[in-house]
Amino acid sequence: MRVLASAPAKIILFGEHSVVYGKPAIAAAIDLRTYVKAEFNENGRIRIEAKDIRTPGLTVSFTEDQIYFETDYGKAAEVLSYVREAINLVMEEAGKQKGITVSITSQIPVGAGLGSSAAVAVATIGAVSRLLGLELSKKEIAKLGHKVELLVQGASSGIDPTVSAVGGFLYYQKGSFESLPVVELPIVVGYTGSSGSTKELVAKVRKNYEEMPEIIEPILNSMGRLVEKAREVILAEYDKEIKFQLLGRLMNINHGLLDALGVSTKSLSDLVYASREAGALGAKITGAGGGGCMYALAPGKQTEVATAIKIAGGVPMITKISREGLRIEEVEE
Ligand SMILES: Nc1ncnc2c1ncn2[C@@H]1O[C@H](COP(=O)(O)OP(=O)(O)O)[C@@H](O)[C@H]1O
Ligand SMILES: C[C@@](O)(CCOP(=O)(O)O)CC(=O)O
Ligand SMILES: [Mg+2]
Repeated sequence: MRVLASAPAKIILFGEHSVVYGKPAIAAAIDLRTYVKAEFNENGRIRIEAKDIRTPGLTVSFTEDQIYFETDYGKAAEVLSYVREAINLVMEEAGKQKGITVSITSQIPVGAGLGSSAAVAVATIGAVSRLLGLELSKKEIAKLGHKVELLVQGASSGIDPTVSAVGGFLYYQKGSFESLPVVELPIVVGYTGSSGSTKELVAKVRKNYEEMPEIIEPILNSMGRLVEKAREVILAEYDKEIKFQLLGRLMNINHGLLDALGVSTKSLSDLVYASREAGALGAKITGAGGGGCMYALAPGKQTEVATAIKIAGGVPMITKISREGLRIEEVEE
């Protein structure tokens, strides 16, 4: 038997990092996906084929007639830990240990703030649970995805696995969520081309918080209030122009606060300022930061902003909200 499942990337519109401290956040699934195929194998082992992941710590040395390969196996194993934990949790849940081969292909850049870790975990849980005959709802899959992120990263709000499993546009807080009406948002995502590790960035914020709680706590509180305000604006009956202007202002404030937490980089800020100068109403980091992506809200100016991002050294992506979260694409008996 063989199952193919897919799960989407996301952008966090408002509230990354503060969401880890129990504040609300707003996120949307986007139309980039990770595909996971799961099938039984004969040798009884768990085999993971990750086709889009570079082997970390690979060294190649040459002599005239020989090539030597060395790998840092510790690092290579770590890179696959989201997939491994996802498989383990499903097997535990199903009370079955079987030989399974999992093959992954992905459209989502890794470590770019677009939730590749959650998408790979959710798609793996979806494919393997179906293969083992375990019936899980999307909410249960989101909860298992959250567990995977907690095990690997040490801390996770759960917003990414939730939006990846459920899809659409969500307001999220402490494990609960509300679906917001899907509106067409004229956004442009800008990728710096470099990556940041969520595990490390979350730990960096935690260190600042523990060493200077009196300074960091008000920043996190401000972020929480800003998200409440953004939700009100999204749900209000204002006309679009006013809505976008208010949301843009809130994005700019959110970016400044993320910078204050220490998760921006020069490349991210370069793309943020280039977008604003090209006419975006707002621009901010999306996801954990430390590299990765920013996004801009640019009604009527998406082409100009995309060009400005390119000139500033980034890769622009025009994306759409994906209404669909986890999807079982194919089941072959
Ligand atoms: N296609 C994939 N195959 C296997 N593992 C993946 C894949 N995509 C992402 N991952 C895992 O997710 C990690 C990146 O997650 P993270 O640091 O949270 O960044 P982000 O979620 O923003 O991309 C990778 O180091 C890897 O462990
Ligand atoms: C920084 C954080 O708020 C979002 C991380 O998103 P990503 O892994 O960078 O896509 C962490 C979390 O919510 O668990
Ligand atoms: Mg992640």
